[in-house]
Amino acid sequence: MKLNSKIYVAGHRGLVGSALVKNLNKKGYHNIIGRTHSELDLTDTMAVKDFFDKEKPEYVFLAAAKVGGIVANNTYRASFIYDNLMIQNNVIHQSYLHGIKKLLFLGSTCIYPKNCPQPMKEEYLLTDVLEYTNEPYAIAKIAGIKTCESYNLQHGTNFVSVMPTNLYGPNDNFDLEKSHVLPALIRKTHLGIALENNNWSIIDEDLNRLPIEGVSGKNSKKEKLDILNRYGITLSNQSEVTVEIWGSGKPMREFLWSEDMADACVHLMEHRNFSDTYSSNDLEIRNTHINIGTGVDISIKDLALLIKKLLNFKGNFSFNSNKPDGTLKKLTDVTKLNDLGWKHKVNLSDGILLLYNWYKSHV
Ligand SMILES: NC(=O)C1=CN([C@@H]2O[C@H](COP(=O)(O)OP(=O)(O)OC[C@H]3O[C@@H](n4cnc5c(N)ncnc54)[C@H](OP(=O)(O)O)[C@@H]3O)[C@@H](O)[C@H]2O)C=CC1
Ligand SMILES: C[C@H]1O[C@H](OP(=O)(O)OP(=O)(O)OC[C@H]2O[C@@H](n3cnc4c(=O)[nH]c(N)nc43)[C@H](O)[C@@H]2O)[C@@H](O)[C@@H](O)C1=O
Repeated sequence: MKLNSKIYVAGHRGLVGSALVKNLNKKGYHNIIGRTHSELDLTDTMAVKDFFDKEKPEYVFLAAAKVGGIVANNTYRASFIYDNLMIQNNVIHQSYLHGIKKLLFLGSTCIYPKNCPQPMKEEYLLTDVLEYTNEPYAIAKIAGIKTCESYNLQHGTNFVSVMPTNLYGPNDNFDLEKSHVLPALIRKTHLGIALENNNWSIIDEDLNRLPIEGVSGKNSKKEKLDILNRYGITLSNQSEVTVEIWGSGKPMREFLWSEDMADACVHLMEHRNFSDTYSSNDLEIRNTHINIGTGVDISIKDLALLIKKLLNFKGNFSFNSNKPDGTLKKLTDVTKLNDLGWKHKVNLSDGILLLYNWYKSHV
């Protein structure tokens, strides 16, 4: 990529997309374009064609997708498969038709089997059944990998797929029903701390500025307590606060700071080509994707305890077994990524504090 190359970041306002724009700007790329969802619905084939006809980008980062945590994936199953297949089919196909020099497709580590050997190597794709809670999303992402691979092999395109682990960072989703675990636990703990300090102005600020359904600072204290209860933040008669953790707390997860993720994507876009490693004469072609992670994981219970310590929350946690655990372990093998000269920088403790500060100043 040249510094003046025209680069389209699809999903430029999202968690990863915004970090990509920041990273590209910092590296001197200055011809970056993006469209919000309301400006360009990427599930609309004709609108995507018109956009590529008009804008003629040279490089594409495909970071737009229907994204959410375990319950959102399990609830909106049709949207997760339909939207993601449509978005990626439209963007990948138009990228081929418009001779894009390189495209980077973002998948997810949920593409690997539910009981995958650990750590998960790229070649374990399609070796066993998937985790059911996010199967529609995972199938769309596997289709994305195979679409990129197939276009490369049939049409000679240069499309690279990356499979990030669980991400967190600025512009994360803090919705208590639809978000991923880390932003959810940060917000719930923040509200729990405010409740144990009897600090209703912080609770009002949170509810007003990042509303949850049917709630605002205008509700009575009793109504607000009911709402907090609904989201698993409770106050006992002894004035003890408890924050609920979904599931058993036993699943292991790996977390990567979104700005590290963006740095890895730009690094791979700059240094890796589809044809570097694989040739179309190779009938055993696999691994057209690459894992992006830290190679380190933590149980959800220990994550909650780490957040408690870092944020100085005095209350307790409870476990809600009516919520799903999902995959019990999904640790990435990052040997390939490391061999390609990239390693993460932000560790989990630092990242939690960065995200908490971002949350307090932006939400
Ligand atoms: N977050 C995570 O933990 C992980 C994410 N990923 C993958 O990384 C990529 C980026 O995810 P992330 O940044 O977290 O997601 P976000 O939800 O933060 O951002 C998604 C972006 O996609 C855009 N978008 C969604 N639907 C459409 C549509 N129909 N038309 C146009 N734009 C649309 C949104 O636009 P707008 O802002 O205008 O609404 C938003 O900017 C995705 O492919 C995701 O699957 C993979 C593993 C983990
Ligand atoms: C990135 C990844 O994200 C999704 O998979 P996931 O890793 O299972 O997602 P998650 O972050 O929502 O949960 C991680 C774990 O944490 C537990 N957990 C506890 N308490 C809360 C809680 O309050 N909220 C949430 N969301 N989870 C909680 C939760 O029960 C689970 O055991 C995929 O659907 C798929 O889309 C995908 O690729």
